[in-house]
Amino acid sequence: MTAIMSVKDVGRSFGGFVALAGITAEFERNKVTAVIGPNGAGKSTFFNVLSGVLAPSTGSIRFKGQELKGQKQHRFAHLGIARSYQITNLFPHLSVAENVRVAAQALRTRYDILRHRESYAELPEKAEAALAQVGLSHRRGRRARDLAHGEQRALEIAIALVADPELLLLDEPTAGMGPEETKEMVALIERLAAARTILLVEHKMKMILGLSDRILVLHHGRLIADGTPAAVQSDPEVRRVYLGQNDGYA
Ligand SMILES: Nc1ncnc2c1ncn2[C@@H]1O[C@H](COP(=O)(O)OP(=O)(O)OP(=O)(O)O)[C@@H](O)[C@H]1O
Repeated sequence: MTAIMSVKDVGRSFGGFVALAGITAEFERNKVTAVIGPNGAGKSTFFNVLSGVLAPSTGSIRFKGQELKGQKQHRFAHLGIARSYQITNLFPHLSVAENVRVAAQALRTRYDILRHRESYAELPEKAEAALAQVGLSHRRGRRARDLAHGEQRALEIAIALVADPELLLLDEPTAGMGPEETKEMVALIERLAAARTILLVEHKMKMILGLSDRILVLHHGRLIADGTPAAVQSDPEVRRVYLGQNDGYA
């Protein structure tokens, strides 16, 4: 297995409360890995730790062999890791094109000062390419707030793509979507997965079964299963923790 990222004994506490403990896993290059678990399982905490929003309290996280613990979050994009946020990250009054351009500009102003100015020149093209990748080029002049919910989520992903990440972290990409928008988002993730590693956090088991190469299941901050969708789906402990939860497990 070629791991692009490996986490070893990662934990995170808030005061005396242990939200995440002893997580050890490897993320294979160019695969889709999903992290699932019931409410309060620690998914968001894990996601925030992997994307540099939260520092882990314990353990180590290596990306392409490099230790991430202690790195500032803005360094993550330059190392090749980008994440999507919920739609509150968009500028609602700006156009679709302006939203990705602002993202490109933010990346540029944070670039290492040692980088040559010429390398900044490609950022506007990257912004346009990101819009094309998520199928939003035709909406470029529309204000973000006037987009459909699914399109706003796609724009959120385009913003993450501006950095041209090798590892794309998606935070509940189908949250709040109906079946049609969910289908389109799954198709988009499949397209994006052809060229990069994807790690997504999801609440709905059903949605990720067909999409993921591998699934990690968290429960009470612990990793209780790690395997193929088929293996995880038939895992007795996973079935037990999901029992009675209305999350589309079946
Ligand atoms: N900043 C914080 N301070 C204190 N406790 C926190 C903090 N963030 C998360 N927690 C706690 O850690 C646990 C895990 O929360 P987390 O949000 O990671 O779970 P989750 O699996 O994403 O849940 P959900 O599916 O409901 O979003 C919860 O008990 C939560 O209350």
